[in-house]
Amino acid sequence: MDQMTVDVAVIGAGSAGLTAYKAARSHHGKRVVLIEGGPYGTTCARVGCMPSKLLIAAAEAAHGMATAPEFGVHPGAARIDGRAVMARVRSERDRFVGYVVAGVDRIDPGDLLRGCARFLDAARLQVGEHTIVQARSVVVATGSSPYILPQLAAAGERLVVNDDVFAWEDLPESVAVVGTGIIGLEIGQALQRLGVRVALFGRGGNVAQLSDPAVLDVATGAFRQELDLRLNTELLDVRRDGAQVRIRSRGADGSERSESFSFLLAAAGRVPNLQALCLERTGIALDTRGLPLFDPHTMQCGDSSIFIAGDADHERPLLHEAIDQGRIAGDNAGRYPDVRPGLRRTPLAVVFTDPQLASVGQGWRSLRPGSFAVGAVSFDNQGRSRVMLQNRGLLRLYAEHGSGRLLGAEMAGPRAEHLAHLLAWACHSGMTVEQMLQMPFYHPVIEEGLRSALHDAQDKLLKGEPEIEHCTDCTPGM
Ligand SMILES: Cc1cc2nc3c(=O)[nH]c(=O)nc-3n(C[C@H](O)[C@H](O)[C@H](O)COP(=O)(O)OP(=O)(O)OC[C@H]3O[C@@H](n4cnc5c(N)ncnc54)[C@H](O)[C@@H]3O)c2cc1C
Ligand SMILES: NC(=O)c1ccc[n+]([C@@H]2O[C@H](COP(=O)([O-])OP(=O)(O)OC[C@H]3O[C@@H](n4cnc5c(N)ncnc54)[C@H](O)[C@@H]3O)[C@@H](O)[C@H]2O)c1
Repeated sequence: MDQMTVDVAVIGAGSAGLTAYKAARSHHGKRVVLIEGGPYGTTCARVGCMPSKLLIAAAEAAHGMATAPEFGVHPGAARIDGRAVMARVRSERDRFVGYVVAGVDRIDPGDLLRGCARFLDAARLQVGEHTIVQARSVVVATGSSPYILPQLAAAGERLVVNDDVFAWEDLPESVAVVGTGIIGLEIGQALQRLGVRVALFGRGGNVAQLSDPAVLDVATGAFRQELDLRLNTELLDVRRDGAQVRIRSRGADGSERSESFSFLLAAAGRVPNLQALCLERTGIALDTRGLPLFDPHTMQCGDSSIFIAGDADHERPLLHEAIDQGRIAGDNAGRYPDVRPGLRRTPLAVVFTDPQLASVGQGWRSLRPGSFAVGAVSFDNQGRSRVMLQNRGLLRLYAEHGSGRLLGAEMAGPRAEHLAHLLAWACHSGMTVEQMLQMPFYHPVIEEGLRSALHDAQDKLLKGEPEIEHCTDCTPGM
């Protein structure tokens, strides 16, 4: 067995790990090793953010043709070439992966170690069967994997996860999506728009982690117009049926259905890759799910020399958060024991469906009843949205009584990705609704909808009107 002694060992060369490696290296003279057990290229580029957005882009092109006649534009019958769609998804994806791999190639080969790492104790790792690494501090940046409900295993090779979808050579005839979370909706809607028969199964009434019941209601209504969205549905039986998968389910109204699909896509959440690490040997405190307890400002696990970042910690499993957390964890691992809080930003999440969904700052679920006013705008008759035939959705923003400060927002609607950034920047800089209303707004733009919501909030703040609809019990179950 080879022996290696370093200042910092980073486990996982994903987005969080690569950033942690650079941050730890920035401490002059520190010896850092980056350990990777799988392929280089990151989840984001290989099987996450980028290929999913490529699939969605193709779906948007198809949808544009399907809706063009409403403008009086008749492009003729669309023909979707599934092989060409998937070829572009894969080749563009490979370009993105190529950039990441080129970055890894620029790292000093002496700093790279291939193999799966596990702890022997808090300061020693075994990598594969070939190397023992002694490290003064360690960053765990091992990412996450799809959660597979045990019941789905009976689908055999017809069971797929996101990784498999982006490796497809062609589009299948039909897909059953289990889980109406972010991945299920993004991929499910894209496939449907590309001519695949899709059914989405949700065990509860929620979609894509929305917590504001009014926004959820509008979003669900919009998705139902085009998607076979089966909420509050129980999967009774899943089995392989020749080249298909057969699913028996019981819907919200109690009726049972049995039908076959080409594939079953498991999209019921992701779990941190911690199982193989033998964290119990490190002495750090774990919660009931086996996740390390850590300080979200320093990313330190207790007062140990172990830091955690990215999807591995399950805090905010998003790309920009993985990078921020990786930077903080790597910096602190490099300077250990002189640990310092790093920059955490206002929460921001965007779902690339149509309508897009977004949440900013404090979501509805985390607000204190009676402490805030809601400003709302419907996009049903919002000028620019109507012009573009994208007039559906609802934005609700939350402002604190007394200070008038923007606390957060949830929304479904056109260009939510851009509105969410404006709101997140305002939230992050502590702006009040009044200050936001002093900002310029052009005409005719979607942002005028945001201004309407701000006026609504301002009226309620001036009247001291508390949000009366709010109650913790009405948070929709997952
Ligand atoms: C389909 C999909 C779409 C997404 N879309 C978006 C989006 O649009 N926007 C967004 O912000 N986020 C999106 N995400 C989330 C985003 O991709 C993740 O939050 C982010 O990639 C996590 O980065 P990470 O560094 O934590 O993990 P990863 O990039 O997965 O890196 C972890 C690395 O650790 C390695 N590893 C694991 N265990 C070990 C071990 N024991 N030893 C050695 N190496 C190990 C793995 O092989 C892997 O390379 C999406 C995710 C998915 C699945
Ligand atoms: N646009 C983006 O930023 C983007 C896109 C894709 C993924 N992501 C990230 O990836 C993460 C994972 O996405 P996801 O869609 O897998 O997770 P999710 O948490 O968004 O959704 C999981 C879904 O599975 C359902 N579910 C959970 N357990 C179940 C069970 N036992 N039976 C039936 N259904 C069950 C939940 O009710 C929920 O609808 C997201 O939280 C997000 O952070 C982000």
